[in-house]
Amino acid sequence: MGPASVVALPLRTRFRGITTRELALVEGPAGWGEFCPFVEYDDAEALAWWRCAREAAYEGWPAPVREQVEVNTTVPAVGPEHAHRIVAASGARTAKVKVAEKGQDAARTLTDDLVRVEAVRDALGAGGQVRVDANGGWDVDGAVAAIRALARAAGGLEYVEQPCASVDELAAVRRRVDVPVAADESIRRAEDPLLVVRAEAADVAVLKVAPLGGVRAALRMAEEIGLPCVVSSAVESSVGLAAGLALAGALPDLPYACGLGTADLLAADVVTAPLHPVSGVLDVPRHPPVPDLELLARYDADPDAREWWTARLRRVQALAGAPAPPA
Ligand SMILES: O=C(O)CCC(=O)c1ccccc1C(=O)O
Ligand SMILES: [Mg+2]
Repeated sequence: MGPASVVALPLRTRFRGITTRELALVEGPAGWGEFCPFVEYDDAEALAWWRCAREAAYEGWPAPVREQVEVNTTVPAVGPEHAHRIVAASGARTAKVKVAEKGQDAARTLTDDLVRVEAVRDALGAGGQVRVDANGGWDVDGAVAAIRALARAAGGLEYVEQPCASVDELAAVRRRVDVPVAADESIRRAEDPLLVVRAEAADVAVLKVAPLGGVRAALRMAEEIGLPCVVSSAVESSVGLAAGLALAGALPDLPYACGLGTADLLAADVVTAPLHPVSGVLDVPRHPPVPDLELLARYDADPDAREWWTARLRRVQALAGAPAPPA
């Protein structure tokens, strides 16, 4: 089965080094699914992302236990005025701030990170929560120093996400700082996601529905991990975000705001009513939203990209082996 559509959606601000999000959409008897592994991922890593799309399109999702999910606003590595604007406009009570972005020297990066979190705290007020995500950008000593400085500048941090790349480093940082540690890449890109638990390397688990293979697979993972979970996005269109919301809606416990407010990072979407949070809250959908044909046409990827995604999807479907289960 080929993709029904391949689109290239512009981002409002550069995020993770990209300014356009390419993705493929598939349609099945249960609705629409999004296949959107990052372009640098190989087919083996992309397999779980296909399982997530296949679940949405062919199986549907388990019933939720809540109707609404609180979300954080996501602040890319931008200057302080821009960061302030993003947070104030979002209406959210929790902000996740990207820090430790590569591209300049470490001292300069930390200075920029400190003024960014100060601006974010200013926009949120004392009642809000600030969390930071380093995407594994620090070594252990660098993380300990940066976390202490950032916690001071932010007037307290809710948690620090993936301060270092390896599980051992996360565990070492966790022993040396008071700020709780959340694991993201150490779960979604790990050979063994439970190593984080055995190594006592994290206080919080970040779950992304697509790299974990769909809502049911992620629910099983949450149970095995046994830590408080935060569901976060991979900057999907609203079709893919709906799967993340289905997971957040179905988790037995959801103690933190989720990173599912990322429709706000996109300058365009594939549905006429994108999943933009209102006052930091999103409704849990029962089914994926249906893309709008005019939007699919407007953001249609160029022929080379369409061909690349079609070939990739076919290879990954072949890797998955068994044909999609009947509805
Ligand atoms: O969690 C959020 O607020 C937004 C999602 C996000 O940060 C993200 C999006 C795409 C790829 C990686 C990440 C990440 O959490 O590191
Ligand atoms: Mg992260």
